[in-house]
Amino acid sequence: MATGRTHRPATRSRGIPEATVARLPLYLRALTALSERSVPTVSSEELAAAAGVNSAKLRKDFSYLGSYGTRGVGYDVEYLVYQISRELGLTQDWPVVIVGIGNLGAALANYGGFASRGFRVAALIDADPAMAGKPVAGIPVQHTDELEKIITDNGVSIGVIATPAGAAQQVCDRLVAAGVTSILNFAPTVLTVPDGVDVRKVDLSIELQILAFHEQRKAGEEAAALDGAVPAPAGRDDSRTDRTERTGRTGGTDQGPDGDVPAVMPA
Ligand SMILES: NC(=O)c1ccc[n+]([C@@H]2O[C@H](COP(=O)([O-])OP(=O)(O)OC[C@H]3O[C@@H](n4cnc5c(N)ncnc54)[C@H](O)[C@@H]3O)[C@@H](O)[C@H]2O)c1
Repeated sequence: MATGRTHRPATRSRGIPEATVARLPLYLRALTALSERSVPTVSSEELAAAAGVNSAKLRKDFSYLGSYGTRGVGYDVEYLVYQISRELGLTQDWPVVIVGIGNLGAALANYGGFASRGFRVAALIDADPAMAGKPVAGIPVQHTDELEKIITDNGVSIGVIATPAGAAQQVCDRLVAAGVTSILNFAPTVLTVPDGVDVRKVDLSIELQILAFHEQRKAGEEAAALDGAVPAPAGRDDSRTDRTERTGRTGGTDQGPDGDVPAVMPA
């Protein structure tokens, strides 16, 4: 059914670049930790270090939110948590369905981090009739026959696909036809979606391959250092943001091959 892939512009309609949007969850995670410790204010340098981001970039990112902090005081932690949550759409409840309740789908269903961040698991769906009615994480699994009704009844706009790769496109098509406009895809396949549908792909094996690449490079540099050619490299955090900074590329919400490759990746 799908005819093309979503290619989002590097800048969102409200003027916030995609690369900034991709860093907002990093700031939010660091700010939430500060908030839990009742820290009232934070400097851009402290927050940048906690989020693993360059502080000049952080100040630029916050300027898009209209948040400039107070000289000598820093940023108000609670207010920034609110501002970023609002910008990310987390001040509202997002019902999510998970399709494919095998090893991964069950683990995701049991993950408490969704609910605490405003993502409510509205339904678990699987094609295996033997699973229908069985509770996983306290939620009875429903058969795929019910998929369209579940999406409509719960007003679901976000779907998580954790089926085998061969079933993912068909599941994606059904989700989209039923009204889902954002998909988090764990299956190792590239999904085709119509314009207006965002797909984020998660692939831990790609993350491991990137780490393997850096391990190999470090080993080569260390061998060269032993030969007295160049100094051994310092370790580094190869987070999405750092890679974005190095390559100068912006993150995207689509799953094109031109994106960079964080754990939740657009490639
Ligand atoms: N992205 C990652 O880092 C990562 C990590 C682990 C697994 N995976 C992928 O996640 C997927 C699930 O892995 P798993 O280990 O949970 O597999 P699994 O075999 O344990 O579970 C798959 C489930 O999908 C269901 N299913 C099959 N076809 C379906 C359909 N058309 N509609 C609805 N449900 C359907 C099956 O009944 C089963 O319950 C695989 O594609 C796997 O490669 C990705």
